[in-house]
Parts: sequence; structure tokens; C-alpha cells
Amino acid sequence: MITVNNLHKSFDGTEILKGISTVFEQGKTNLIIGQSGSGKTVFLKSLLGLHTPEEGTISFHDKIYQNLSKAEKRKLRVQIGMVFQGSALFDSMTVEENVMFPMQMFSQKSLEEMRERANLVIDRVQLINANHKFPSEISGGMQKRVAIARAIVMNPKYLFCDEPNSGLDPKTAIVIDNLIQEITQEYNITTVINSHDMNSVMEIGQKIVFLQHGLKAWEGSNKDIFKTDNKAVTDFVYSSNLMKKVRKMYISNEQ
Ligand SMILES: Nc1ncnc2c1ncn2[C@@H]1O[C@H](COP(=O)(O)OP(=O)(O)OP(=O)(O)O)[C@@H](O)[C@H]1O
Repeated sequence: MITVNNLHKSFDGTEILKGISTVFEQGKTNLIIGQSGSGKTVFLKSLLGLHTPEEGTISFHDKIYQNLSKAEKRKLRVQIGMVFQGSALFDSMTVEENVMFPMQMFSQKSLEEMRERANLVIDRVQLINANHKFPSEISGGMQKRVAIARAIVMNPKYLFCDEPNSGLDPKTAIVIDNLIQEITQEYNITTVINSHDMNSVMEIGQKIVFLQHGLKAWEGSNKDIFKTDNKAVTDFVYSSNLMKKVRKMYISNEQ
């Protein structure tokens, strides 16, 4: 679980995050959504410790990040997996080498143990016959699977995903979403996903935090989002005619 309390972050005197409080629950896919410029990336980077907030706290299982020693922060860092936008694989490394990389950096395992663990997670994300291929030799969807395998290879407690669907076709995007949700539940991870994708919101948004102008304007689940009359949310999520129809159908089915 990650608890955020009254988070403020400014750049050059301009306040970007204006006092955000929320809880990201363990074993759930937590989504951060909002219009471009609403502060999603700054928020995610603050959770990752890449930005230092001026005010407020971020707690990982009740331990306030700002109060941790350097050694404790390093330990926590190893418990965090990250899936970057565009996968961010090492082009000169094979799939297996990419997945082994975090263990080479942060573990004392032997080469054999690392290879065994890498292959376990490669199998888990259903990457077939790809171990010795380079990122340029596999599809975008497979690259995402490699990125997910690399993010979970250290058995993280927390998983952060920045736009995990960007650049994928709608069908592959859903497969990747479902994979992230399955892994989150299976390993009881606290997963936080920065997303633009309305399909993801509807499919895997077990907890959704909607940001607007650096404030939390709404939070709830993918079921609640159909019913809310919060204008900021409905303007954003139901901006297209298709989404308006989906909402209407959902509400009429519920009645
Ligand atoms: N390092 C920085 N220095 C100064 N301003 C920044 C910095 N990072 C972000 N900002 C500003 O913070 C605001 C929010 O940016 P952020 O990238 O968090 O938006 P976002 O919601 O992730 O948008 P998008 O969906 O387009 O990625 C923007 O006005 C941006 O210019």
C-alpha cells in the first residue's frame, strides 16, 4: 500500500501538485488519469522519489519515504519495478539479458540462478522463443512483455507503469493491461499506472485517481466512474460519442 498525504510540488515558483492525498491499494491496479498537463507525470515521479515534494508525505507500507535513511531508500528502490513508456529496453542486449539486468545490478545471485529466475518470469509473461532475440527483432507487444518481465524479476512489492499501452494496437493493449492486472493480483503488488487509455480505465481501473490542475478532482473504481456526475470526470472520460453511448448502456443495464 502507498499512502500519499497532502503532496505539494512546485517548479520555479509554479505549483504543479497542490496538495494531493490518496491511497494506492495492494493487489490492485491503481490508475492515475487526467488531461495532459494535469500533473500525472510529476505525481508519478514524486512517488518514485525522482522529485522531492516541498510539503506532504509518501508512505510505503506505513514507512514515510522522507524519513528513511539512505540505506533504507536503497532497499526500497529494489522493491520497486518500473515499466517505462516505450519499454526502454537496452537495444544491445538480448531479451534474456534485459530481464537479467536488475539482478546483475542489485542481487548477489550466481549467473545460473539469475538465468533461472529470468526464465521463470519470461515464461510468466508468455514470451515464447524470444530469449536470444534483440528488442529490434520483436514486436512492440513483445517488448512490453520484456519490460514487464524485467520490472517483476526482483519480485517487487510496488510496480509503476508509465503509459504501458502507448504505441500498441487496441487488442495488444488489452492483453498487456490484463497481464499487468493478473501479475498485480498474483504477486499482491501495489501497482500504479499512469494512463491516457480509456479502455484501460474501464478494463483494469480498480482504483482511479483523476487529477485536474494538480488536484485530485475525483477518485473511485471503474464501476463508480460510470455513475459519477462529477463534471470534470464526465467531461474528460465521456468526451467522445462512443464513450457517452457506453456509459448510457452501462447505466441502463444496471437499472
Ligand atoms: N521538471 C520540470 N520543470 C518545470 N516544470 C515541469 C517539470 N516537469 C513538469 N513540469 C510542468 O508540470 C506540469 C504538469 O506536467 P506533467 O508532465 O506532470 O503532466 P501530465 O499530466 O503527465 O501530462 P501528459 O499527459 O501530457 O504527459 C506541466 O505544466 C509541465 O510543464
